[in-house]
Amino acid sequence: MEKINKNVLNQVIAQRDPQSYKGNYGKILIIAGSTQFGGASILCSSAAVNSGAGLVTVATTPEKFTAINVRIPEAMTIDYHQKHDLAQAIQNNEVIAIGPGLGTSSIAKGLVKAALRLTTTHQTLILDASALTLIAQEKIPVDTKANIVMTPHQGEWQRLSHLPINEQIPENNFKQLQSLNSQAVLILKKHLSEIYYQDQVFQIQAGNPGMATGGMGDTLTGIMAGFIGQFGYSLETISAALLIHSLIADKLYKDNYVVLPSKIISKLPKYMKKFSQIK
Ligand SMILES: NC(=O)C1=CN([C@@H]2O[C@H](COP(=O)(O)OP(=O)(O)OC[C@H]3O[C@@H](n4cnc5c(N)ncnc54)[C@H](OP(=O)(O)O)[C@@H]3O)[C@@H](O)[C@H]2O)[C@@H](O)CC1
Ligand SMILES: Nc1ncnc2c1ncn2[C@@H]1O[C@H](COP(=O)(O)OP(=O)(O)O)[C@@H](O)[C@H]1O
Ligand SMILES: [Mg+2]
Repeated sequence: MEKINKNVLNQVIAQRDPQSYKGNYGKILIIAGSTQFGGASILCSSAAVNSGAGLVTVATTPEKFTAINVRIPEAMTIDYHQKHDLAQAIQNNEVIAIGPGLGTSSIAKGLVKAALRLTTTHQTLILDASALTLIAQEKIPVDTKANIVMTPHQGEWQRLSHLPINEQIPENNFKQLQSLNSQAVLILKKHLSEIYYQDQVFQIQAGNPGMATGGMGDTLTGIMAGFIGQFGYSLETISAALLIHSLIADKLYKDNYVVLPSKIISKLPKYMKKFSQIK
């Protein structure tokens, strides 16, 4: 299994062109949150904004608009119950991330189906959390022309792949990924997370048990969306997003017993600046 080299961060995180504007840094739609899980949509969208995404829209339940606007005023909000608005937003954004805090209601199921149906080539669809649980439970085909990145933790991957955690070894994981969608990238989140990309598997050499706290994966999804929106869909971009999340966490873990997702988010701009300057 190949290790992901830290140099990927210098490669991917480019210095900004002086002539650029927000439209150059990705339009991101995050379909997330529900009555029970508002925080997931806040963490995911603030991770996308702090990782440099040009424009971030959160499709969520209107009861969470105020909380989102207060915590992350840079993000826009739309009501995911409004089918026409949602369809338009799916078509108008370059990266769509769905799942954090969405829950498994029939509304959430409709949203996952809409995201798969309405995305197409040149877009990236990131499937996380409840979206993955719904795909597994409802046997929703992972069928879209968009690039797909799936980010399950081991429990979610067990539901999707039917592999018990002790059988989640590369050979089995590849086989199950093939049967879900042969083009999809799998990020299997765990201690030393793995990326399954085409027929190769890569592993990060960062991360710590201080990260074992709710909202940590929702944060990764926002970083992944922000990175793909700005730097384009590629193995390098995906690796850089996965790595920076855990590297910042490792830095925080040196003098913090637990690593809060919101602290990782607040450190992103400074870290990215540092890597953009090392060439
Ligand atoms: N602030 C917010 O709004 C937050 C909102 N959140 C949102 O909550 C929703 C539910 O997501 P979820 O991940 O919390 O629960 P679920 O889908 O039931 O999976 C857990 C099951 O898998 C198993 N399991 C095995 N290995 C595992 C592993 N390595 N890591 C984790 N679990 C592992 C585990 O086993 P057990 O612990 O029971 O032994 C259990 O059976 C989702 O939308 C998410 O975005 C959260 O992000 C928190 C903050
Ligand atoms: N012991 C650990 N070592 C390294 N990374 C960890 C550890 N525990 C959790 N993580 C990381 O934290 C994140 C947890 O994701 P997830 O379970 O989806 O969180 P949530 O859904 O609560 O936001 C993953 O990126 C995972 O790799
Ligand atoms: Mg999660």
